[in-house]
Amino acid sequence: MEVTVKENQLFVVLSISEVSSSSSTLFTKDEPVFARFGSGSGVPELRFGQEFESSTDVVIDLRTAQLFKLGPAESLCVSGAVEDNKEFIGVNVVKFVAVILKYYGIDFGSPLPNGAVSTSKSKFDEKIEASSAKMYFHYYGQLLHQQNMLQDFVRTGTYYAAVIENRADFLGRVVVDVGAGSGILSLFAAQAGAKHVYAIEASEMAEYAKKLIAGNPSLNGRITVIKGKVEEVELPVKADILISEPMVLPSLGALLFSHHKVDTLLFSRIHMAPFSDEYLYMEIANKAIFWQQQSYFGVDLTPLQRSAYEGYFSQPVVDAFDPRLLVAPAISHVINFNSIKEEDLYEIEIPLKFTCSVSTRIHGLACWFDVLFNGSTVPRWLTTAPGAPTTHWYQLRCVLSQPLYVMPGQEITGHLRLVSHKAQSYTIYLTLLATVGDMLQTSSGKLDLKEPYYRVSQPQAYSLAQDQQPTQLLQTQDILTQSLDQDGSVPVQQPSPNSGAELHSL
Ligand SMILES: C[S@@+](CC[C@H](N)C(=O)[O-])C[C@H]1O[C@@H](n2cnc3c(N)ncnc32)[C@H](O)[C@@H]1O
Repeated sequence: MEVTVKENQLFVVLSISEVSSSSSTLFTKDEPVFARFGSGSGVPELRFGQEFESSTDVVIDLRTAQLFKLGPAESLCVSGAVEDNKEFIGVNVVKFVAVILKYYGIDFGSPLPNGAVSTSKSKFDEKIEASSAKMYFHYYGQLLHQQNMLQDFVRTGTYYAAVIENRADFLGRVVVDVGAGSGILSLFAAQAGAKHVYAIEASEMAEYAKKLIAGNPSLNGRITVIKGKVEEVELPVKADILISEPMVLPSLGALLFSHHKVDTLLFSRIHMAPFSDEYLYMEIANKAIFWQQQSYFGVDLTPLQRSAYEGYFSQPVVDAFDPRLLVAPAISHVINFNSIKEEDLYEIEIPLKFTCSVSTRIHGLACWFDVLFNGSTVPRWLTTAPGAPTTHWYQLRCVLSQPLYVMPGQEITGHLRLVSHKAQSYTIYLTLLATVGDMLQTSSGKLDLKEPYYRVSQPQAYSLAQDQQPTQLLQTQDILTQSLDQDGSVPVQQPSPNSGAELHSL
């Protein structure tokens, strides 16, 4: 390629992709990185670093690189290979570098030819809308949201037990933590004797994870935090074990089988049962009453009444409900993470068939999930069932605008279809059918998992034994239950838009 730039022209680097994501200490964060054109090595080059001609400079061969002019003073330099076989703190070969440069002077020299902007996107960019990804990673970049997950003791305690009680699976192994967040699972894996853990996290939380890990010096040396999207990160070595919280389908869960094919031992079951809940139904239906007003400051709101009504019924409800609201034994759909293909999660179709146990009005379908961590020493189940200790996922209910009347022994059929969309969630299509005499009743709904209605109520009394909790956590759980009794407050954290979206993802 031809580049007409002045020798030693100095640019300041606005962003460097890949180099910074694959190597955390290549450049000091607080110092600016400069780029300079030159031919010091005998070929036209773009050299960038923090000191003048230092050994840590990254040098791009301009005969193979491409330059794109972004604006009067901003250019993008894309290189396909940088110093092959060079190792940056154990991360092999920086294969691809994109640098945005801002000229540091007045004269830009001869203008660079404008290049066509590359359309090659990573798998993540193909799957996920940019605006959704931005919000998603902004959310997870905040400590309060990681805390929300961490202080879900049922969840974190089960993960802790699943790792620590299965030390044999971790001892001396290389582990990759996909979507590491605060790094908690990486720390657990290191506690369990992992040889090395690569903690991949795309959000700003990666910086906090580094801080947390650095503050635990006994484990620090065995964990490397890699800031980046798992779809775009290459590990220096093949991992033996993958750990992750996969309840962020389709954004993370799908990756577990496609991207890093390792010995994951994981099962998940989605449970579903019809429920009857007049209060919930009325509550939702009444929300649209506002739009019944014919003279709201002189304005007739009724043209939007139907849309508002449909809008409220398109929101899946998130709360911890009393299992006595279920009117038929639950059925389940198994997701086997060992054998499933990524595509299988893009659209999940579940046929429904229940036998009703009471005479009632059915208002919709309740869903929750269990996950099995099938460690070789102690298998562990995490359940989010109604009546079990409440988790930050609570349960999910799809409420239909048209209830069905049913009798004891009557069969209810239908189907649930989950279709993933680019905003990191699913559209839910639910149909329930019941025949009374000669009359077929059908009720259908379309709901958006990304827009749930958080109707979190008091957690239910713990009716299931928590024999899977480590002792220490059991005690903590007791304390929490006591404090609930004493002051009536809810110790379980409130969910937030995206944590709920995770719940719905399963
Ligand atoms: C549900 S949180 C779990 C965090 C942590 N593993 C834990 O158990 O507390 C999922 C994390 O995965 C990260 N994440 C989601 N998709 C990712 C991707 N494609 N690449 C890297 N990180 C991702 C999010 O930013 C978030 O911090």
